[in-house]
Amino acid sequence: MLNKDKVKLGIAPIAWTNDDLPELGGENTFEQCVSEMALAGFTGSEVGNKYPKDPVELKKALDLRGIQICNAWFSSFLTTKPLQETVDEFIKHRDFLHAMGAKMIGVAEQGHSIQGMMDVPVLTQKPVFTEEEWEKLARGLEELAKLADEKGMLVSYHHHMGTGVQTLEEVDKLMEMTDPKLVHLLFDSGHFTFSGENPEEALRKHVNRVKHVHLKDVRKEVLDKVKAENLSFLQAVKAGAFTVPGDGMIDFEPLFKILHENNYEGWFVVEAEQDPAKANPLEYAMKARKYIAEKTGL
Ligand SMILES: O=C1C[C@@H](O)[C@H](O)[C@@H](O)C1=O
Ligand SMILES: [Co+2]
Repeated sequence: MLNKDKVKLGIAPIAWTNDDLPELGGENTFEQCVSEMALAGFTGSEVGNKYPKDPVELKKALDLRGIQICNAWFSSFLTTKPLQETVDEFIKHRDFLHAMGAKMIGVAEQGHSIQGMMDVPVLTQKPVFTEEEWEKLARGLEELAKLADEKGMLVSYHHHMGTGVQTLEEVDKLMEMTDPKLVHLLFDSGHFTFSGENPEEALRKHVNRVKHVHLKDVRKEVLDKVKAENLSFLQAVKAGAFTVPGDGMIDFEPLFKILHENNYEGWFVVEAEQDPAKANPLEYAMKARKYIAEKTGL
């Protein structure tokens, strides 16, 4: 049983409106999204493109529904652009999240990324960083973490399909190359599974660095199709590769156990991007909430 004082439950807006694939859920409004998050029993959210950009307006809408912002994705370009460009964008992002009361900033390196390319096969064309790029990434992330620390915030790195930090070996390398006091890990069960890793092994190895969790399940039959047809990441998402925890191939019980035994404190964020026309977002949010309650007591 996980402790409600230590672990809070959030959900990402990507199941209602997908910023990576705007045709998925383009009709769903911000108000519907946050109202349904609350109705399904979640108290946290990440940030989507339809959310008001003004922190005061956003906070008012969220307060009405008992929801707080717990994190928002940040794309870094530390391997391909001058550090200052990422730093300038990061400071704006940090200050917005700080105004919203969030403590976490989930960073993913997008230098050479193919995650947003509709026709580039994700399992065979992922980028591989040179040693020089690894060094730029590691040092750059430490710089971002120091900037986050100025506001009492943390940086957690989001490993992701189609990027230079996708496999467990690459996550191992990044964790080894960065200061554990500065750079933490955002554990995403779906991305490790999609990449062919054992998420339990990955979590056991790095649990002491994990400060934010994305709960994503994977449909095995869709993953098999992605492999057979050499699909891109976005084609895989459209085909339904991801779903809510409990609805796919991942066994979440050992993951919850490892987090519990290692005194995890922070957010569990349900993040299941799929086509809202096929998977009703409220229905799936409620399904996820029920599953988490059954397996963790939260
Ligand atoms: O955390 C995430 C943010 C999304 O935009 C991304 O593509 C998704 O797969 C993810 O894990
Ligand atoms: Co994620």
